[in-house]
Amino acid sequence: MAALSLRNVIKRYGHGPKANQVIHGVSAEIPDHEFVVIVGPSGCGKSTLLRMVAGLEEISAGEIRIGDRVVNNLEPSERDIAMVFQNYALYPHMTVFDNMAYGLKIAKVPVPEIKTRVDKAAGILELGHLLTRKPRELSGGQRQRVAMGRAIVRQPKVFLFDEPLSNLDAKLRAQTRLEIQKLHRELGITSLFVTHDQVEAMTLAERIIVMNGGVMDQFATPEEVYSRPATTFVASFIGSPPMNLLRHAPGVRPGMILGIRPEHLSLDANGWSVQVEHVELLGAERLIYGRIGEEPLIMRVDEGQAPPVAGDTVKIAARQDKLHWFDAGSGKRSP
Ligand SMILES: Nc1ncnc2c1ncn2[C@@H]1O[C@H](COP(=O)(O)OP(=O)(O)OP(=O)(O)O)[C@@H](O)[C@H]1O
Repeated sequence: MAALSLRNVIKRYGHGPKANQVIHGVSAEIPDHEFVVIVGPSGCGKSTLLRMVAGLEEISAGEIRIGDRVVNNLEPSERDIAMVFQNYALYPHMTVFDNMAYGLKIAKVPVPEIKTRVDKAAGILELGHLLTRKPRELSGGQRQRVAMGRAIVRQPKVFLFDEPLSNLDAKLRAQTRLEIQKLHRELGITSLFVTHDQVEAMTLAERIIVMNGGVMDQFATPEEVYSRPATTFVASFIGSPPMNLLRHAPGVRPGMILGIRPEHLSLDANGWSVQVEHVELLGAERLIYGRIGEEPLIMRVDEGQAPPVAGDTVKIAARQDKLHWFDAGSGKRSP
């Protein structure tokens, strides 16, 4: 096991004036054993970053270290990493056992040692009874567990996950998330996990890297990313529905943006006047979509409160201890 360190990592595709820079100097120190999730919208550079750590993509500038080794110029096979992909990439003609054992056979690990490692991984992943099956005889979730098993048996220093849950249905995704957490508790292998799903990021990560257009906007615990987002981008990307960002509401100075989460607003006779446009019922709660002046505002109301209806004008106030201020020019949090 090992720490993982990214220092001012840059990626350009192409050369000369036509070069397209897609990663703009990312630095992150990930201590040994930590589970870090990289999250961001499509095209923000998550996969590119992961593939550079894996050695599948060259680094244009900067340094990547695994433990005390600079790995910039090492082949993927020399980096002591194991990667789990979205499409499990299992060999269809091989049994589960052989799929898990394959990498070790290639590396000429002695046969009894292979058996010990595969049996141990199969035990952890509850695959023991499936070892003689072929991938086509497995469910999607089981195939994903085999793909993880294949990664575990290699006893890597770092695990890399590239959207491994995105082919699973919602229920299986939640279940596999729990399995990955359990696996991490048992093995403690430093992990980098890429997803575009903020729920996955919030539930799995010890710390989250939020990427925005090739820039790392924030690297912090899920709690901090939610309660102290570093930029308006993070504020609107993490949390559902997203944080309200107001430029013109009463009390907001020019050049500033006020952020307030829908769950931190409430009906209050002393509050702002809000025109209600639409009300959405979501089981135990309701979402009120309205406008304060020209700006859209979303508010969450719990069951039990008499909800307004479309067309009403209501008074809404924000919890004063839950206000977020951002600089309108840079989008950065203002302390
Ligand atoms: N081989 C390539 N040549 C040129 N540009 C590329 C190449 N691969 C990726 N890019 C560009 O780099 C940027 C980052 O891509 P990347 O695949 O890392 O994004 P991502 O965040 O993983 O997105 P997604 O969630 O859609 O997979 C994108 O703008 C993409 O178009």
